[in-house]
Amino acid sequence: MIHTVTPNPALDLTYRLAHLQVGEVHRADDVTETPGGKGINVARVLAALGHEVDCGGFLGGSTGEHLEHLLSHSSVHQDWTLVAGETRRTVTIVDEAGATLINEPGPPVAHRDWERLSRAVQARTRAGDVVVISGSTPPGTGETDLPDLVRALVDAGAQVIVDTSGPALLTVAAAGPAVLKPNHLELQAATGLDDPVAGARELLRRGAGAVLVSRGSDGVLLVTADGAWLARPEPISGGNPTGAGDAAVAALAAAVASGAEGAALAGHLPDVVALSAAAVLMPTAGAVDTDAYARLRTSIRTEPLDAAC
Ligand SMILES: O=P(O)(O)OC[C@@]1(O)O[C@H](CO)[C@@H](O)[C@@H]1O
Repeated sequence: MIHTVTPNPALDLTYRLAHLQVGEVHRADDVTETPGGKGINVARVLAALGHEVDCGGFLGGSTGEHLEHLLSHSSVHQDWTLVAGETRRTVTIVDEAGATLINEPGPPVAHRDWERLSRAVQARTRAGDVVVISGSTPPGTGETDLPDLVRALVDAGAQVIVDTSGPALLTVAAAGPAVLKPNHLELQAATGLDDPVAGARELLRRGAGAVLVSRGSDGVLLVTADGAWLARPEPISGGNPTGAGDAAVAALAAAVASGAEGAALAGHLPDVVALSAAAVLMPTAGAVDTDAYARLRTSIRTEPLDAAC
């Protein structure tokens, strides 16, 4: 079973217009609202591929209720930890140049809220299950809240995948997750190292089992104790890259759930890259073009970078 945790879910509003001009009034050609936040996107992609998956995190207010209602149209099971504040909205503006995002901070939470969340996630997790924790943490989150959740789940025998950023990358690595998924800029900022292989190895040294570095149109880099591998997508023009990283995490979670670890994870990189590209082809985050996924995964090659570290 795969569980996802989104500490800071969002009602994603996506506006399409021809050309975004700062300081001007725009009339959108189209607007959609979808249940979002990185872990929810991971869950929606996994559900679209036929996996049984649930999601949890902090939810509150009428925006939270609306998000829950929208998500109830999918097969994703929901188990929210309710908080007093209002779930946030995020705005994505897609124009000819790409996607521009404005993310609200989210409702404040306290340490006792994280304790309730931790108990709820542990209650539905069995040894061997995969738990994906993705996205930013809401205001009020303490330095130890996320690492403590990861450690509790690792101690309970779960395989934990974390997509986070900032100094939390270093503290979460020490909690022993199966995989960490920063993008190359987040990895550089957290470790201070320009070389992504060196940065990933720093996270391995601190305790992560593997590190998957997403590099946008340059594909993904996987670093484990057994070596490093690179996989690149075919060039894609246009589309909405919001949520491409979440689709990559979904493919990774499916791989880990199938028993892949260490060097065997490299065999799943074509799935990771193809699913991520298939997400770019869809108008909103959390959706994938399944035909494109099936077509693209056969054309992606994985290249080993060097010998074991
Ligand atoms: O503020 P965070 O948690 O870092 O990112 C939130 C977010 O922008 O990421 C997703 C795309 O990856 C969107 O669905 C969502 O609104």
